Amino acid sequence: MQPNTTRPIVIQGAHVVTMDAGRAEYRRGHVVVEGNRIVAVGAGEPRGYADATLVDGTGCVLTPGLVNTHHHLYQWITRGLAVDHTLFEWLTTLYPVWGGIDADAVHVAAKGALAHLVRTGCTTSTDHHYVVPRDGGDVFGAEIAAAADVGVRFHPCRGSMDLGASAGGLPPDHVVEDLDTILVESQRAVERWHDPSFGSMLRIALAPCSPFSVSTELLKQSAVLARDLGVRLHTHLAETLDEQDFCMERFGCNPVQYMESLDWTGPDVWYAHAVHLDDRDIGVLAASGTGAAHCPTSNARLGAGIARAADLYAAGVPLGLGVDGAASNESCCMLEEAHHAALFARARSGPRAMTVRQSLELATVGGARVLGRENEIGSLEVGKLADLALWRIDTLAHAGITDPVAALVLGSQPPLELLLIDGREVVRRDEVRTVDETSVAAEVAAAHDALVAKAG
Ligand SMILES: Nc1nc2[nH]cnc2c(=O)[nH]1
Repeated sequence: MQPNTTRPIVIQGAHVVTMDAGRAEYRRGHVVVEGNRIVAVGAGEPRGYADATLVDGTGCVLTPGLVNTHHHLYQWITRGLAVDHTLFEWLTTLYPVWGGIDADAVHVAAKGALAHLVRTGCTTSTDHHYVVPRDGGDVFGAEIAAAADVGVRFHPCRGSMDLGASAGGLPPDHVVEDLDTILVESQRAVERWHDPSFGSMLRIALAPCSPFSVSTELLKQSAVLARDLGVRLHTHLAETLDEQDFCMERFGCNPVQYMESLDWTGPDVWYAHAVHLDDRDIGVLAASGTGAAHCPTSNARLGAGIARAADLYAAGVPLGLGVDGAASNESCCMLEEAHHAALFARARSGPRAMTVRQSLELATVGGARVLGRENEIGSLEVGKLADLALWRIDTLAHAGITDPVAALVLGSQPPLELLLIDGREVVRRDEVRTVDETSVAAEVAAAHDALVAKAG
């Protein structure tokens, strides 16, 4: 099967979970793709596609491609370090290691992270890249090149830190940039790479790192710049109680109140984590349309807490899922996030707190909404982009589970029969077709060793 051919692709015989507005599902349905668009969705077999490439989906469930709303790709080469630490301990252990990255290391890390992520059904991913060493070369360009290599729809966020330890921040001074450089480079990144058009494979956001690693001025000016340039805003927020204490001591208010005071709420803003929110905070997010990237696995790995995902969902907050950086979630598996989102919501508030379909909704349309792309991706509908995942659920791991969505969300990750991104085959039978996984794995191991050795 060739990428973006003019020959249609017909996938038929699968249980089709559309995630459209009516949440239609077809027990033995079809989806037809032409170029990079979906041109037909429905029950049974489609008519009029005798010349199409046929994919037999018998024994499979077909879903929209998964949307990952928070990641730190560069961390793929620093996995398995600081494994029993709180966020602040983990960060202060890892900042000196991350301070050694350069464009080559980021390219390898991003290629490895994204090649793995597509294997977990992800078709659109964000990245939050906030470590920009002075002599590290074009680290942001390096991850953009890696995303093009893998073929993923990409929303890299130009991250930044300007509040070093000497000014009361958490990161050591040598890993932060100065305010003027950040603003100039952020604007340059948007002008060079941001593509707002329908079907875009690349959109940039601005993303100062967190309240404890950036100045108030950087947050304010980034918001003004992002709105001038018409791009979205992203940051970590309300992840831990340590962060809450930091905000109370330094600003005299909680993290959400702080962001409100800086014009950092609205439908063009999404926060990563949003764990420690009170009812008022959730009301602010809902009323302003501010989104959240729920990262249950990372929050558990770092002992940060369990986010109020069911309450955010019920309040109507745009809510997606994020694997978060690989150094705080070594598996970085999108379906695992959906699994954990459902389990943690239930552990918190009972078995009806989040259904399996709501959890899959967060991983698909929810993420699309967080990124402002609900008209393009996140559901299987005519006219939308051909980003879709075909999962095999007739093997020993899932056979006999009658509800395909329960199999997907509550079971282990099924074999990924096919992943199309923009109509292009990126994964077939659990194998990435765009890059060589074996050689990328070797490059990742070498880059990890070199970086750790450099940090001494
Ligand atoms: N989980 C997580 N939280 C952060 N807060 C600031 N940086 C990070 C990061 O890399 N990961």
